[in-house]
Amino acid sequence: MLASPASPAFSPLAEVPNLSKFVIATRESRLALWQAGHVQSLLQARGHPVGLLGMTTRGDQILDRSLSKVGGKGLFVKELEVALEEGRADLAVHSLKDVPMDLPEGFQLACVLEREDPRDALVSNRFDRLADLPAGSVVGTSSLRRVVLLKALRPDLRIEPLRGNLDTRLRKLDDGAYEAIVLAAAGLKRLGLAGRIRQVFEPQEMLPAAGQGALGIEVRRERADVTRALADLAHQPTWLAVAAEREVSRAMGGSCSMPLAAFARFKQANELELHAAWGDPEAADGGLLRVQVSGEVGELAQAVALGSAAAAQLRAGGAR
Ligand SMILES: NCc1[nH]cc(CCC(=O)O)c1CC(=O)O
Repeated sequence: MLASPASPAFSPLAEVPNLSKFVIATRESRLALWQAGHVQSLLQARGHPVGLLGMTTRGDQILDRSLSKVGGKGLFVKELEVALEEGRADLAVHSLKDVPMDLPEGFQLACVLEREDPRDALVSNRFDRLADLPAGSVVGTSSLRRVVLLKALRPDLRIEPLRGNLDTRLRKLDDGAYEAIVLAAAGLKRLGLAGRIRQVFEPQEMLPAAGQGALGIEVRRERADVTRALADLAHQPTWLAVAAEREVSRAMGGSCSMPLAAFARFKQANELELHAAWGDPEAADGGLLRVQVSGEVGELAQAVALGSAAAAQLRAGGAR
């Protein structure tokens, strides 16, 4: 983003490659700081000086109640958005999974980076596979999606709430409160904790959440300068896949407190395959309804249409 060829009346300084400094607003969990640092180095490699502004969000503070009861995933992004609005920061890096389907007026997702491993993983100090857990074992997760998918695989387990950042969840496992816990493989890998993974679930057995494993960058709409600088970091296949997944969520009501999974991947160059699942947390077996759609997707509108089609099938199957 060099200074534009200005009129000769401009100062000679305008000819100096003058890349403005960007500030990234980030939560202060180890994972959030890794993700912000990752975007920082990608931008710096392209010549932009980048600083970080660490912040604590409501979502980080509330650890005793299920997020779905206290306001949902927006709790993790609100403070960062205020920093963008007040000009204290220029961009915010998020786990896309934690970003609400509709951003507040004035904000946009400027880009989505290439996805890391989208799968869920089993972490345990005693068992190598979910199938090895004895009946009645306690498994930790607070995600309604993981609850229904776990129940479908193993209706005989006891699923108990587990919140907190990755390190907190691992500590609670190590303290002996659970036989096993389920976490996103992406977060563990990013923090160098892949060695704790015992089993990685294939999407057909435990379908990931919309956007899982992908990083999204949020900016104020009027910041065309930031959006331009970010264009180089975007990964189009990931962008289209997560657009389809997020449309399923949006069409089903847009809240994170739904027992909903959505995962899309390109089968051939232009053929996007989208899987979605909806469950009933009260049902002993998770009450799963699974749908699959696929179609040619080369642009955003086609990805969104695929997401709507999957949501329509879920509703036709009885998901509310
Ligand atoms: N809901 C918390 C959350 N948000 C993003 C990740 C890391 C994985 C990702 O980037 O999707 C995690 C941890 C987890 O689900 O285990």
